[in-house]
Amino acid sequence: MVAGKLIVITGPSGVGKGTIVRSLLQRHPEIYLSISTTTRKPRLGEIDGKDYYFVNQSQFEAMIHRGELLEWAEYAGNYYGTPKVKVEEQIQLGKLVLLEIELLGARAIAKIFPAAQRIFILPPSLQELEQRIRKRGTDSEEAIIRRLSRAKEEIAAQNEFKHCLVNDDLKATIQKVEQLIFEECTDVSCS
Ligand SMILES: Nc1nc2c(ncn2[C@@H]2O[C@H](COP(=O)(O)OP(=O)(O)O)[C@@H](O)[C@H]2O)c(=O)[nH]1
Ligand SMILES: Nc1ncnc2c1ncn2[C@@H]1O[C@H](COP(=O)(O)OP(=O)(O)O)[C@@H](O)[C@H]1O
Repeated sequence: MVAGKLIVITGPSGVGKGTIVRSLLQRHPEIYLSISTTTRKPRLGEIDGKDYYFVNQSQFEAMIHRGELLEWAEYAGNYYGTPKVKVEEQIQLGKLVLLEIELLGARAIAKIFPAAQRIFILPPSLQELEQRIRKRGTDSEEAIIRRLSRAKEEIAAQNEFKHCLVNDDLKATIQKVEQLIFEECTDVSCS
């Protein structure tokens, strides 16, 4: 069997994960980005099936019960989960598979795929993180407060990750992520 590579990008909300991932996909169209399922309402401009699969709570719970999610977590009042079959299929096809998920999901993936490469993205400071979330302009005040409180817990767990990158200069961060992905053995069959 040809085993693919599984990469997990995690870090607090607003740190730049989505921005980094979009740039990676543009530069490396061969990467397969897993599209998560969520109960969060779509933001302006978000498209169902592209940004997320948007579902309601009972649909999400049904997916959990049917065992359709590789991992899932509650985050800031909503559920988020990684569809299982697609990710497993792409790994078996030998693809480079990317997950952009929060801390609990990253921990779950480490148990299921111990050889997955997990990259933690850090903000230069908490103040800068808050500015980025506010400047992005996508979240209500309540959602911002929940994200910032969760951010502190997530940042406290950075030592669990072999690869931690401070996203100060965006271009430099993208380059470092590329180096990690393409220059290190991340084959899930490696130990
Ligand atoms: N565990 C898990 N987390 C996810 C998944 N999809 C997205 N997330 C994370 O959920 C958190 C909230 O995502 P989102 O509502 O899009 O907010 P944003 O990160 O502030 O743009 C982020 O940390 C995402 O990385 C998933 O499938 N599983
Ligand atoms: N290195 C950086 N310097 C300044 N702003 C950044 C940087 N990286 C990302 N941003 C901005 O921060 C905001 C949050 O980024 P985003 O990718 O949505 O974060 P996340 O997906 O981690 O929630 C966006 O407005 C983005 O343009």
